[in-house]
Amino acid sequence: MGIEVVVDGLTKSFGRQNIWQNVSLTLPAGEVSVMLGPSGTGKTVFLKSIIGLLKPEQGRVLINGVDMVNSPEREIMETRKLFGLMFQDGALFGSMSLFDNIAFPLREHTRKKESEIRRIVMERIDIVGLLGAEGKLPGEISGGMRKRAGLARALVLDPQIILCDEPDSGLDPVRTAYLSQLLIDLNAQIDATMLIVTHNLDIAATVPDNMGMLFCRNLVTFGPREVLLTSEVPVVAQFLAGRREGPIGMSEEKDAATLAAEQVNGGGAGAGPRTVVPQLEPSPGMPVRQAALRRRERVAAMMGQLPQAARTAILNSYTPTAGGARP
Ligand SMILES: Nc1ncnc2c1ncn2[C@@H]1O[C@H](COP(=O)(O)OP(=O)(O)OP(=O)(O)O)[C@@H](O)[C@H]1O
Repeated sequence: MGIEVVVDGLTKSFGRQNIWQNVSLTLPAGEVSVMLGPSGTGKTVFLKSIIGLLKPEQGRVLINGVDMVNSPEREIMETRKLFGLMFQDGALFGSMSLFDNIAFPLREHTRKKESEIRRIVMERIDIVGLLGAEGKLPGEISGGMRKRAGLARALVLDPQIILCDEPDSGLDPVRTAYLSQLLIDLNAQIDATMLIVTHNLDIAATVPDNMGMLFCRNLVTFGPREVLLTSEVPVVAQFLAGRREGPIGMSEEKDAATLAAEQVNGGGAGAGPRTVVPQLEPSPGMPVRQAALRRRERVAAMMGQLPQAARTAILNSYTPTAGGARP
């Protein structure tokens, strides 16, 4: 099972530019979480801070008792082996076949025999649906296939925590839908903790167990998906509706006068209550997603603290008619 990631009071700046401050959240073990936020709000910086590639000035990131911010570098390097990373562009080597790209971390970080490497690589290639394409170069395949190859490479070292940075970038809506299903199937198969950074509203609505949003140097909120999907916090509602009206402007924040003028003109009104679409289920033949079972218990324990709209959405998701019934 994946490992819990505890982020506690994290603050990161570059020089005098504060990126975000006092960010605290817990990625529950084995569950899928999504981090949303307008461009430039520091989502990638957040991923890099979790894995210890960037050093926030304050706070901790605790994984199995190791603090990825303050522990000795040797411990951080060791803990980094628990991670699988999927970058925006797949980050494949252009001159290597998909097979060699996917085998790379195994050849680099383990002493496994070639026969064992072949077995592992072909298994991961199968999981992401690329069997038959292993001999191709990255330049000979589509962007969606490159993403899946990047995902296969992220999987070869049996990660317990997977970080995906905008896995949908450059994909058409159909490929994005396939990718969403692949992420859920993957979670059912390997039960790893997953954090996905995305702008994609379809992924946000259908994939994660939990969602958070960064805006204006703060974590606006983080919790069960239904909390964000029913939220009336203006910045969350605006982002999820993809509207111009609201606090998010072209370069992040709108000024108070523009916002006030929008209010006078009834900006944002009439959006109405949002419907919560069911979360994706694993494909037929996949194992039951253990994270969904654990999350059900976890969320039941916090029901009393959740807003009414989120509670209703959660309870609706358990009824078979909502299509979100859990075994
Ligand atoms: N190594 C760095 N040195 C200085 N500034 C940086 C560095 N890395 C990121 N930044 C700045 O941090 C801010 C947040 O960048 P980041 O890439 O995390 O945003 P993001 O939310 O992932 O954006 P997008 O959704 O557009 O990918 C940006 O202003 C960026 O210029």
